[in-house]
Amino acid sequence: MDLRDKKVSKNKNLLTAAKHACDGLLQALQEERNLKIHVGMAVVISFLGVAFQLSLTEWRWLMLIIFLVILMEMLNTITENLVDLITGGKYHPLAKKVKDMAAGVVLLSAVLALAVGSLIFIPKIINWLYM
Ligand SMILES: Nc1ncnc2c1ncn2[C@@H]1O[C@H](COP(=O)(O)OP(=O)(O)OP(=O)(O)O)[C@@H](O)[C@H]1O
Repeated sequence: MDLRDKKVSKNKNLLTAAKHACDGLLQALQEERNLKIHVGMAVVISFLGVAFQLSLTEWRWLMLIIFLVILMEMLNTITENLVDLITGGKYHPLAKKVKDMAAGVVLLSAVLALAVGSLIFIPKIINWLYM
């Protein structure tokens, strides 16, 4: 890859910065299977939220955990890319440690999301089944 013409200077204005941010989000979505799964689940859960007519407080919790998991997945992706950049794809025990820890962060946020989601939806599902 010829990097001579590639720009590495600071963004000149907010619009250019926003465009690069959107490029980054799109690229992560295209390349990361787990991110696609999380976004897909966020869409399904949002539809469920509408179907079960969640309260404002329940929506606040739901949006918080949805964004938390997606943000953690993005940070995991950034970490993986940085580690690959530094190691050049070669095995290193520290690279393993960093990648495993970053994956652990995603796992923790997913456990929290599962707990909060269960607290919100399980009573509503039981109520719906036995009403
Ligand atoms: N350079 C490396 N040195 C040592 N171990 C590594 C290295 N790269 C990856 N690993 C190990 O392989 C695992 C998978 O790494 P990889 O980069 O493929 O993540 P991934 O499976 O794509 O993660 P995700 O599913 O979150 O995208 C890491 O958790 C780590 O244990």
